[in-house]
Amino acid sequence: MANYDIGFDLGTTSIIIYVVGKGIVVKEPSVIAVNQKTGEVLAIGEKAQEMAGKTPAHIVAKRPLENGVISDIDMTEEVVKYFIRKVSSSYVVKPKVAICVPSSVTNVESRAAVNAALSAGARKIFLVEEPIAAALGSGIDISKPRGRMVVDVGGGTADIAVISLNDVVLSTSVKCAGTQFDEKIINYVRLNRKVLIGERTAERVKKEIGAVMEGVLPETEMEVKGRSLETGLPVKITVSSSELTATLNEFAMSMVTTIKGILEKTPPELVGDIWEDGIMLTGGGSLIKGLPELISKETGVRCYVSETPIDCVAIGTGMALDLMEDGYSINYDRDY
Ligand SMILES: Nc1ncnc2c1ncn2[C@@H]1O[C@H](COP(=O)(O)OP(=O)(O)OP(=O)(O)O)[C@@H](O)[C@H]1O
Repeated sequence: MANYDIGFDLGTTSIIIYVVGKGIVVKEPSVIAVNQKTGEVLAIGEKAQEMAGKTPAHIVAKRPLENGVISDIDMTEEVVKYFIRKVSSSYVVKPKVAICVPSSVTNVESRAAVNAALSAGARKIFLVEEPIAAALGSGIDISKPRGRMVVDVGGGTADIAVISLNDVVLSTSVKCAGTQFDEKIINYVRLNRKVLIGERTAERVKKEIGAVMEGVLPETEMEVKGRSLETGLPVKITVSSSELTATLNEFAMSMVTTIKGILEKTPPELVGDIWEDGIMLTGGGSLIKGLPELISKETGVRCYVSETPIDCVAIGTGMALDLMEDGYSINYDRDY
C-alpha cells in the first residue's frame, strides 16, 4: 500500500500540503465561511474565499490565523480536519502528518492543530518549526555546525531565524509581511488619493507595481478601481510604482531593523557563516520587489530568495518526516 505521509503548512494566508513522493497536492487560501446565525461552517479554502464579500451579512469569511497566530482555535481545527480528510480520501492507510505552525503559536494553539489532525485520522503527528521546514524545503543541509539565516516573510509575520545543527539558535518575528504591505497601500491611496480600495485590489497593486526600494522596477502605472471618499461613487484612478515606494520602503525598514538586531545577537562564528552563505528569504511576502536588494544594502550581507519561496515550508515539513524515518535527528517540537 502506498505511503502518503503529509507535510502541512498552516499559514495565515494559505494552506499548502505536500505529500511525500507526490508533491504539492493542496494550495488554498486559509479562509473559512461561517453562518454567524447558526455557527455552521459553509465552506473552507477556495470556495470560502469566493464567497467573501458576496454573501448576505450573516455569512462571513474568516481567517483562522491572523498575524501568524491562531486567532480561532475551533476554526483552525475545522480547517486542519477538512484538508487532511480531503487529502486522505483516496487512501486507505492512515497518514503520518507533520504540521508546520508559525513560530509564535502557543502550546494550547498547536495542541488544537494536533487534535484536529488526530480526529481527521492521522496515525502520528509531529510539529515542525517553520524556519527548519523553510530551510529543508529550500535544499539547505541544516545538519552541519554552520550558521544559516532564514527570513520567512509570510502573510502575517516575517520570522527571522538563525539555524545550526538542526536547531534554531535564535529567532524572532515581526509583523511586517504580505498583508501589512497591502494595508500600507490601502492607507496610502485613501490618504493621498481619497479613494478606498479593497484588499484584493491592494494585493494586486503590490504584486504588480509594489517595490520596497527605488530603482529595482522601471516606472510603471496601474489602473485601479475603488470608491471615492469625496463623492461616495465608484472611481478609476491610476497609481504609479514610484509614488508607493517611499511608504513601502519605510515599512520594510522595520523588518530590516529586526534582522540587524538578530545579527547583532548571533554568536560571532555563526555570523561569519551567514556572511559567507548569505541571508535566505522564503515565503510569498519575500517576492515583493526590492526586498533582497534592500536587506543586502542595509546589512552588508548578500540576500537572496529561495528557489521555491512559497512551497518550501510544506516541502520541508514533509521532508522532515522522511528524514526522521531514516533515523535522522531533527528538532521537532513534540511527538504525539
Ligand atoms: N509575487 C508576489 N509579490 C509580492 N507578494 C506576494 C507575491 N506572491 C505572493 N505574495 C504575498 O505573499 C503572502 C502570502 O505568503 P505565504 O503563503 O508564504 O504566507 P503564509 O504562509 O500563509 O503566512 P504566515 O507564514 O505569515 O503564516 C501574501 O500576502 C501574498 O500577497
